Amino acid sequence: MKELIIATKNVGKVKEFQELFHKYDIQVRSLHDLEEPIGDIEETGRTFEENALIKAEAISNQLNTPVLADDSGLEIDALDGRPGIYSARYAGEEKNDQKNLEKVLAELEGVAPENRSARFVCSIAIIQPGQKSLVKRGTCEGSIGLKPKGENGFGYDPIFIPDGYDRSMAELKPEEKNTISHRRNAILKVEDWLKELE
Ligand SMILES: O=c1nc[nH]c2c1ncn2[C@H]1C[C@H](O)[C@@H](COP(=O)(O)OP(=O)(O)OP(=O)(O)O)O1
Ligand SMILES: [Mg+2]
Repeated sequence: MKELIIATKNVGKVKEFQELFHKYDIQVRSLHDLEEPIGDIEETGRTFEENALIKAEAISNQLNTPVLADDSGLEIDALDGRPGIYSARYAGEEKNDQKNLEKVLAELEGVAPENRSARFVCSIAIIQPGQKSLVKRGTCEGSIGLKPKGENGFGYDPIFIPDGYDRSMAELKPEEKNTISHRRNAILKVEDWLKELE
């Protein structure tokens, strides 16, 4: 089994990468598995791509091994794309999923279902010593529900209804989410690299 470090502390992401990388025979290690604890990396970029690169670089500078990072979030059209790159800290620096989704629902109060279109975005950056870095984006289109539903997944999943579904992302089984998610779609774009990882 090959190993790959994911530059994240988000356990929801780690679980999904673990499941999504199974078919490539890749075992995922996150920042929680490192012997030396790593402080929070400041996400100072202006785009998902910049932030993914910042996270991958910060870790690859410390470890001489390939590193993958994911910067992701929710873009809501009626909110001019917010929370966007600020998704994790939308309701404050403490990064509380429940408060974040409540803030979104409050901002969308009175907005009709047909005007609640949104998408999840995931940018994946890969940095490997001595190689050009790789950055790719995947998306998942949908809309914001009127109230939270479901217990699976993480983050904004309880209020995101993927196009073509009448259930929220948090009501889908993990294996269902993993066939349509932004993370899966970004991974497909770096598949060639994953297959060549040693
Ligand atoms: O599949 C998803 N289902 C629901 N919500 C999601 C998903 N994917 C990202 N999200 C939300 C969670 C968080 O509010 C933000 C990610 O922020 P982002 O900075 O990339 O991650 P993070 O700070 O939680 O962990 P880290 O930076 O250590 O990877 O978007
Ligand atoms: Mg973050």
